[in-house]
Amino acid sequence: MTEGVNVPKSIVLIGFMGSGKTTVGRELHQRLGYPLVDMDHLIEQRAGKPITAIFAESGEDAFRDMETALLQELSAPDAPRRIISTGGGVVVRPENRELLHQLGYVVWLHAPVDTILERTGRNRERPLLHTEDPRAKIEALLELRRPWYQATAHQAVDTEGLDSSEIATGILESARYFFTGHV
Ligand SMILES: Nc1ncnc2c1ncn2[C@@H]1O[C@H](COP(=O)(O)OP(=O)(O)O)[C@@H](O)[C@H]1O
Ligand SMILES: O=C(O)C1=C[C@@H](OP(=O)(O)O)[C@@H](O)[C@H](O)C1
Ligand SMILES: [Mg+2]
Repeated sequence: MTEGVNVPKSIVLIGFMGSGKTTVGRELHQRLGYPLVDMDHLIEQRAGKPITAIFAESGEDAFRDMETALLQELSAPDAPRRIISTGGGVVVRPENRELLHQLGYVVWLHAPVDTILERTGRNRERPLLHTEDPRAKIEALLELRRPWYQATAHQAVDTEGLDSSEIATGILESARYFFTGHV
C-alpha cells in the first residue's frame, strides 16, 4: 500500500498563545470547508468547563493528557481531512510532536513578544499567563518551545502586520505544493 493513502492529510496550526491559531483556523475552515477542530474548544466542550477550570481543578498534566488523547483520536486512519487549531503547549510532549507531524501539513504561526503580550492581554482565558510578569513568562516559554515549533512545522509564518485572511492565503499557497507534490 502506498504510504498515506488512507490517511487524509489535514492542515495543522501550531504556535505560541496569541499567535492566531484559533482565528486563522476559522478562516481556513471558511475557505476550504474542511471540518474545524479547535483542540482547546473541543477539550472544553467535552470537559464541560473552561481551560482555566481544568488547570485549577485537575492541573496542567491532566490537561496535557487530554491533548494527547485527542491527538491520538484525530490520527485515526479513517479521519477526514480537517483544519486543526492546537493549543500553544501541544508541542511540549515528544509523542504529540510525532502525531502532529503525521497528521498533515503543519504550520507554525509566530509573532513578536510585544504582539503576543497585547493579544493575550485581551482576556483571562490563558491560565499560564495568570502571573505577576506575563512578559517574562512568555519569554521563558518561548525560549523552551521555539525549537519544538520549528522542528514540527513544515512552514513558519510571521503573522506580524498581516490579517488572518492574508495569513490563510499564504498558508494555502504553500500547502498546495505539499498536497500535490508539484512545485
Ligand atoms: N493576524 C492577527 N492580527 C491581529 N490580531 C490577531 C491576529 N490573529 C489573531 N489576532 C487576535 O489575537 C487574539 C488571540 O488570537 P487567537 O486566534 O485566539 O490565538 P491563539 O489561538 O493562537 O491563542 C484574538 O483577539 C485575535 O482576534
Ligand atoms: O501555551 C499553552 O500551554 C496553552 C495554550 C492555550 O491555547 P492557545 O495557544 O490557543 O492560547 C491553551 O491550550 C492552554 O491555556 C495552554
Ligand atoms: Mg486558540
